[in-house]
Amino acid sequence: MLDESKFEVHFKLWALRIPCQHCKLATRILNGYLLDKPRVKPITEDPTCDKNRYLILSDNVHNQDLSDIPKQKLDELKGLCEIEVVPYSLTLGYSYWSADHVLKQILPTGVEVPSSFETIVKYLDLEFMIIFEPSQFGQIAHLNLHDELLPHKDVIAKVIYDKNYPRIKTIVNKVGTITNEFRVPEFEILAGEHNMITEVKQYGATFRLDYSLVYWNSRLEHEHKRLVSMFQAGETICDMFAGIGPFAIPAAQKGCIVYANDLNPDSIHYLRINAKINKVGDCIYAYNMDARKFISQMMEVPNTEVTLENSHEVPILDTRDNAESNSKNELLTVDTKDLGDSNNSGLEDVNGSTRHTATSVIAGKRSSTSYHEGNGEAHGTDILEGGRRKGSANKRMRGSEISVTKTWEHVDHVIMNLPASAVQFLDAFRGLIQKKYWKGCLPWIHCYCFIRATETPETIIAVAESALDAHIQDSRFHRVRDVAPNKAMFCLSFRLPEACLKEDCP
Ligand SMILES: C[S@@+](CC[C@H](N)C(=O)[O-])C[C@H]1O[C@@H](n2cnc3c(N)ncnc32)[C@H](O)[C@@H]1O
Repeated sequence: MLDESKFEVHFKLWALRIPCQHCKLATRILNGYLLDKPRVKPITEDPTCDKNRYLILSDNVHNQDLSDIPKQKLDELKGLCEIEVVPYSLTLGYSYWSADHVLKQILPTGVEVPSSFETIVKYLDLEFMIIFEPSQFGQIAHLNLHDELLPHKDVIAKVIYDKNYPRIKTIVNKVGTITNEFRVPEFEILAGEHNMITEVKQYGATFRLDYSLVYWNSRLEHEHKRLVSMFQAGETICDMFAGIGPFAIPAAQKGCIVYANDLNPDSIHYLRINAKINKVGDCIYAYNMDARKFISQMMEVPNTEVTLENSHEVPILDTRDNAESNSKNELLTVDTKDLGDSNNSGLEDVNGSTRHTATSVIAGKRSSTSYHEGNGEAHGTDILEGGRRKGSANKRMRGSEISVTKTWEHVDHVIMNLPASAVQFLDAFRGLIQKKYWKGCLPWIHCYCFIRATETPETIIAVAESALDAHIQDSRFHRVRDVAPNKAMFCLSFRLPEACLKEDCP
């Protein structure tokens, strides 16, 4: 327990009692001789008469006869008004002192005590989660306490909480290293509310998340921004390890079509919410499955001419809004007879049921998809997204005969941000696309990895080439950040080698 009374400091001072109308001038005359303590005003009420004020003198003024103040100033003051020197007691307690001051008193000698609050923030690795709706969300201070500070964690948390409330509502400490597959750190709540839902802002986008359920790292902000700056409006992006959407949301805001996947259902839940908050729900399709399966099903779309007619009613889930809209399925009228074996590659939606392949075939890059409409009611773009869009587009499609002629759509960029093992997932690209369906540039793969001091970029390239079973040309490494003294995170970018294409089947 922290004994707050220990931090009380009592000062025995002198004050001048003067009529309030002379305060301003008297303050100017006494410049350098008034109380000078941060956040404590040197002018205060006279408890005995509201027409007077106390001017509290500095603790360097020791004597009641004011002999510490130059005579010239005193004469000027006496010419202004009648003054009376009175004793004044000032007590500064726990609430007055900064966290730095308090922690210095608490932490044992020998334990490194930072010299200012800012240094403490840095030293303790405090990450602030920014508030947007203070009534609903609070900031979470995330401590990463060194071993030597662990015995003092509760008191440190209390001080930081007391000194920053209501801005910060929860103080947590990271426990151990991240070992789980969803990369969610384990936290111990040390002070404040047991609520880890918060909102963070990055480059103008808002991200809601439950810090105890999903992966989040504010330090990747620059990297998210850097990568998204490489995308062009209209491009198709596949994010294999999307988390709550820090690449997907800004890419969609830029005008890209984004297929975002994560194995953690909570990440997908928040990705959907974030797509809505940022008004990009129309451009993001969310999936909850293993990344290898996701990319295989996403890219293994054959070149097919599909005729959509009003024959069968096939349920197609709007994969974006399920979490919020209680999984209401939409019906789209399609004829599946021409889909051939593409039926087998239907992507599973986030609830685990198989989405009809027609959606995969329809989805793709707008520019190279042509539509022939039976009754002129439907609009190309609506149809493009019709399988995924709720409401009007689907209704308009019903009863119309539509044929969609489509070459195989290439994905422009694939994001693989799972640095500990993303390289191992590259085998998923082997023989994924048939050569004869390939009409454009192969996608850029942005594969994150760690490189230890004992390794070189060539080590990583060798692992990647072995996974792809192909030679990588023109690889680019971007150093993202140092994660430990001997370990850094990198982004390896390269075009998927043509050698990965599957030989044409008859
Ligand atoms: C390092 S985080 C990156 C999240 C996000 N891209 C970001 O930058 O914040 C890796 C994500 O991959 C997800 N993940 C881990 N294994 C996976 C797998 N086999 N398939 C799909 N997602 C996976 C985790 O749930 C986690 O959200």
